Amino acid sequence: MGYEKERRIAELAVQRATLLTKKVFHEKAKGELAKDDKSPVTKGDFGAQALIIQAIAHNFPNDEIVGEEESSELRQDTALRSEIWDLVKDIKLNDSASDALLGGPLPSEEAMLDIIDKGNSPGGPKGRIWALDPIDGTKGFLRGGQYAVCLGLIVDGDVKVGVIGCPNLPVDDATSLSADIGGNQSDEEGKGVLFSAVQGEGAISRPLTSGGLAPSNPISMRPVPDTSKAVFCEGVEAGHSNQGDNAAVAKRLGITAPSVRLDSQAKYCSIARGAGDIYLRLPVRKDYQEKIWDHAAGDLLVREAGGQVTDIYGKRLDFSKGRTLIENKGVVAAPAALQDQVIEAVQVVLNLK
Ligand SMILES: Nc1ncnc2c1ncn2[C@@H]1O[C@H](COP(=O)(O)O)[C@@H](OP(=O)(O)O)[C@H]1O
Ligand SMILES: [Mg+2]
Ligand SMILES: [Mg+2]
Ligand SMILES: [Mg+2]
Repeated sequence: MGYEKERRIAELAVQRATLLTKKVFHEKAKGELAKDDKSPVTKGDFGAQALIIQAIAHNFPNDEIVGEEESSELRQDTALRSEIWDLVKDIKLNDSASDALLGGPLPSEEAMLDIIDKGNSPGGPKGRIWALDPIDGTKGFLRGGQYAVCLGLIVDGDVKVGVIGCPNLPVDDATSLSADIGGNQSDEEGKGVLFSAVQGEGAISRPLTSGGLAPSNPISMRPVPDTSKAVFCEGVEAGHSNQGDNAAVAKRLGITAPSVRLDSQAKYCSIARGAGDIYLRLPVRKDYQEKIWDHAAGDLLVREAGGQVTDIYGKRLDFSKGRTLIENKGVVAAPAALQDQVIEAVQVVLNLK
């Protein structure tokens, strides 16, 4: 079995980080800031990035990290920085053996900023590079919807390990299609799932806990006899994927079931466990480059669960080009047997052929 230690550390690091994000999720003031590109970031994003990088650096000190966030705002905003430190310093798994594997608490508030900035790798085609999205779906997180803590290990451009923690997804695979998964999530009963995959070894899920890792189950995409029986998973934010084009593709494929809408890589997780079948992320803007941390873990999870993940041209996502997927446009993920038909429909709708 390859990458056993990497998977375990990544799962525990993500699980620990969700203890922090869940706290912030329930706070009224989440420390929201607008970044240069106008997108939001919160105490939860910064704190989770610090905790996860600490765990990676402790276990794999020579690895590089491409993390979404950086500390420059916090170096100016000392009040926000202290609030984050107050959260980070107290977070630990309530299983001491598991917590010890992550290298213990962060040394200081100052060190926390430097640790956040270890996520500044440019990425690229060589070596071991972790792609980290400390909160994916920050807009969902702020709205009370779905979000995910995502970590992938890329080795020489290829995703080898993918881990995604979804604190607001139902534990039971079977209920997740019918549950109110996009709505308000104040009730955490029966929610919280940790997904993982290692290349060549399939995909698994287990309930998120506040201690050690819970027992896992294998997951797989569900068999879909033909595209008309498929269910789409798509984003909530109209600014992140083209919902009109998505609907036109669904129509071409004969799909009548309503789409399941949810923020974050919870979409990859949902189709990987058979709660939905096809994830489309059709571009809104020609010039937008998808970020590797938004897709690395989900790409592997879906492929290991029996799916295919490509861009709108049918090309595999290329994680070897730096911090963005500069060689790809959009994302199309579907059961492997249906992928060609879905790509065909996408290309007709987008006038690519
Ligand atoms: N114009 C755009 N097109 C596609 N993705 C975008 C986008 N602007 C922002 N995003 C990305 O969309 C992600 C959320 O995806 P979704 O809509 O599926 O929940 C964001 O991740 P973060 O929330 O980590 O910043 C952000 O990186
Ligand atoms: Mg963001
Ligand atoms: Mg993201
Ligand atoms: Mg994010």
